Amino acid sequence: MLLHQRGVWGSQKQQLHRGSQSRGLLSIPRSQRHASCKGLVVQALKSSEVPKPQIMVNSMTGKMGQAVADATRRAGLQLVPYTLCASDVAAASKSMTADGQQIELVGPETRDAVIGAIKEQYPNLIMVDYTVPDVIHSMADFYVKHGTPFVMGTTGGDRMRLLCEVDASNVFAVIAPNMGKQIVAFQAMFEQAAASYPGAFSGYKLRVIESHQSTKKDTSGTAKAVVASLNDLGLNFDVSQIELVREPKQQMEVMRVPESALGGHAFHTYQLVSEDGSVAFEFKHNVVGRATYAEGTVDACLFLAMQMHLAKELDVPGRTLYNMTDVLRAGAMR
Ligand SMILES: NC(=O)C1=CN([C@@H]2O[C@H](COP(=O)(O)OP(=O)(O)OC[C@H]3O[C@@H](n4cnc5c(N)ncnc54)[C@H](OP(=O)(O)O)[C@@H]3O)[C@@H](O)[C@H]2O)C=CC1
Ligand SMILES: O=C(O)C1=N[C@H](C(=O)O)C[C@H](O)C1
Repeated sequence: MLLHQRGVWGSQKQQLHRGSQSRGLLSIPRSQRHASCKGLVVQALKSSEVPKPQIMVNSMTGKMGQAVADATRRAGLQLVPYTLCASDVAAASKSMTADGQQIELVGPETRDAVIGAIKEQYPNLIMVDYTVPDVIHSMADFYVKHGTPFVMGTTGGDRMRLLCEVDASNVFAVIAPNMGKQIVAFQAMFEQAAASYPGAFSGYKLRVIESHQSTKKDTSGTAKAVVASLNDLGLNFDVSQIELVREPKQQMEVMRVPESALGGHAFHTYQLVSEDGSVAFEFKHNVVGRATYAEGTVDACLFLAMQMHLAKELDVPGRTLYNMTDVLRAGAMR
């Protein structure tokens, strides 16, 4: 259950709100605190008492890392001047600045030795992870080992293993293959349709085509997630059948990607056709650039800070692992 939920609270709302304001939540019997947390949410949402997240982006050497650093600045949040990078050689040879401040690069061999001091210096630290699929489990292991809350947008890896291990750790985290608000809403619509009408498209044939910058090595995690929902709707499609377009000429001529976006885009097309070919559907979501994901990532950090605050204030065990649908459902998108 989400600690931070929206909904009609009826006549209880005023009483709860007064209760959480006047007597202090902890004076309310534990069994009633969950119900009272809604009053606290109303109170917390109206006050600046939720500690602002101090955001450390890993890796700021990458394209999404740079985009999130920019979005952090736009949101007026503190960017922690450290970033985990691919190697200690890179850490020793590269230097970078963000918004005029020197960023210290930390390699895999050094990170365990420095994380304690970083956590002490930045008590409201939230790590943002945009690294590469090959290291996603190593990164999650690091965050879990050191108990640092994190928002992970990196795709790939064994998603079930990742979610199970992070959930079992009780480290606060938001993990999602897509952090763009409207893309998440699109995904959620298919998830809800699959939950409400399982098998509704049985017998249909599916084609999935996705185009990304030529440097993207893995198959889109977003496309894989949508395919999972479509399969719950009755399709029988394996993610290995997803068609990847990575060649610029084809991207411009077939997928209609603007030339200016070849270096950073995500164009997805899903085609559904009935067995006899008499009924057809086509869905697309096309993104140019990375700003929408970066903004959603900052929203996820603010959401996670809220959840940690509520859990601490209420002193009751609640969920610690969330996805972007949770962020969207909580109305926690700026
Ligand atoms: N959830 C979402 O909304 C989105 C998710 N993504 C996903 O995010 C990931 C990153 O995408 P993008 O930024 O475009 O990719 P980039 O390749 O531009 O950035 C990845 C960065 O991670 C660095 N890196 C590699 N290994 C390590 C390591 N062990 N520790 C720390 N850093 C490391 C790389 O360094 P080096 O270059 O030196 O190897 C590189 O700078 C991908 O999985 C992509 O699918 C992307 C956009 C949106
Ligand atoms: O690598 C990217 O750029 C993106 N990766 C994510 C994915 O694999 O779904 C999200 C978006 O497609 C951009």
